[in-house]
Amino acid sequence: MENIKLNIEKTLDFISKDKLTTYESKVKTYMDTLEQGTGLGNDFLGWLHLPSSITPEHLADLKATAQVLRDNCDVVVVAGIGGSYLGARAVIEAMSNSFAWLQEKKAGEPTILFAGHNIGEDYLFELTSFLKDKKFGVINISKSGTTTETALAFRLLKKQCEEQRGKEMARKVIVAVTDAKKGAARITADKEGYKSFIIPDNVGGRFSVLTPVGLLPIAVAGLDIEQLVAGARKMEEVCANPNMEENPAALYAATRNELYQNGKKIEILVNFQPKLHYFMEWWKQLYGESEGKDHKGIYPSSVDFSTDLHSMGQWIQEGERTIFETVVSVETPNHELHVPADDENLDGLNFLAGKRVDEVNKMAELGTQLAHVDGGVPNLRVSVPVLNEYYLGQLIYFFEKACGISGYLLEINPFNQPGVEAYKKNMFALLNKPGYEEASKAIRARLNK
Ligand SMILES: O=P(O)(O)OC[C@H]1O[C@H](O)[C@H](O)[C@@H](O)[C@@H]1O
Repeated sequence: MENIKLNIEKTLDFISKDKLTTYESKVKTYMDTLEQGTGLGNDFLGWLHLPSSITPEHLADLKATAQVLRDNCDVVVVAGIGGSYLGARAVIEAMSNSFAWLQEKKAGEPTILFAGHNIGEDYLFELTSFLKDKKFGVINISKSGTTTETALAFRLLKKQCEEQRGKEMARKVIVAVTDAKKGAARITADKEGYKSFIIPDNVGGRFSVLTPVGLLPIAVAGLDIEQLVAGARKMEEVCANPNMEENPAALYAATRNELYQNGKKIEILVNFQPKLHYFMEWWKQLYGESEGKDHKGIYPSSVDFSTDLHSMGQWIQEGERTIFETVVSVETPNHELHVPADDENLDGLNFLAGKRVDEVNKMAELGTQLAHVDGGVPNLRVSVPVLNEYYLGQLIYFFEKACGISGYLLEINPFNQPGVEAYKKNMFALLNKPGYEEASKAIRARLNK
């Protein structure tokens, strides 16, 4: 079976192949550093061999729990934020019908909704209103178990679920995914007797999609978690290759770092399939939180093409030359649709008649690549044979492994995120959270200056 492939040819007008070759030994060293757990953040390396260590029993447990939710719910709300949200949403959206939310629902196939990833009052009001006459369940996901956004949403959802469905049924359809011992989510789950899954200590949030954090919601959506894990396992094997040319994660890490050294400070992840929108959001957290520190790091951004060619295309073609693109391209769509012929040809599109829509899309992709490279934007291309669970699993592991290597090439700790605490501290001080008395006084004095 084919694998995802990385092509860096269209970066070689901007960086030298010889220079890139000099990364080989560094990359190998950092792969060993990851393997031996001797580098920065080495208490968060549980993701490295996660795919090959997931057991059939674990998957069966996840599937059985997912089945309970599928059997007893019309809607399942997945509460979580950041790493406790984006991976599940990325895979579910990539694999779902774009109009699923408008289609009549079949019994046993709950709609998946998300909460706990914002503090929008209207969002939460509208969500809880929608749920009023629904048989709904909740998956409460938080590694720390104390994240405010998620805890707030869960407080609302738990109360509503218990009121609507009764305590006993609520106990059946509320599942927790959290730390083994600490945090409010663990305390609640144990006290209420919810089924719960553990997020391993040594797997950070943004690397946790292949733990129950991602696997449970993905299974509830009716997707094949075995295939997802199988794809990741295949990439675990491929990305262990010490030969950089044959290891897409190593080559990607080296190429983007060499581009960075040559003034390309922004990476734009590109898709030509709108279903991949949330995959790009997942990738942005993975790279943004991993690399943006010590006043260094490529800024990860994303676009959905061809949509954004009509909005951001101008900037990319002719704006400041500090960007490069990585295009995630799906080789073959899951469905076939041909452009119809039209006798009158009023729209002038008969030159496309009989062609598959994807052929038009692919020419848009190729035309864009050539134009952007001509305009001074290096292009990498990750080709994905087809959009399914197996290849999404491959993509996930490929980007994770590359992120670990890339962070070490940048000489930062890719596995912490200390900067995220700054806004939380201020928010808690402003809200007079117990324990923040001094910070509250200080922040008020600052605001009243
Ligand atoms: O899973 P949780 O502990 O609720 O954390 C959810 C997210 O929030 C944080 O602030 C971190 O920056 C993220 O890395 C994390 O994924």
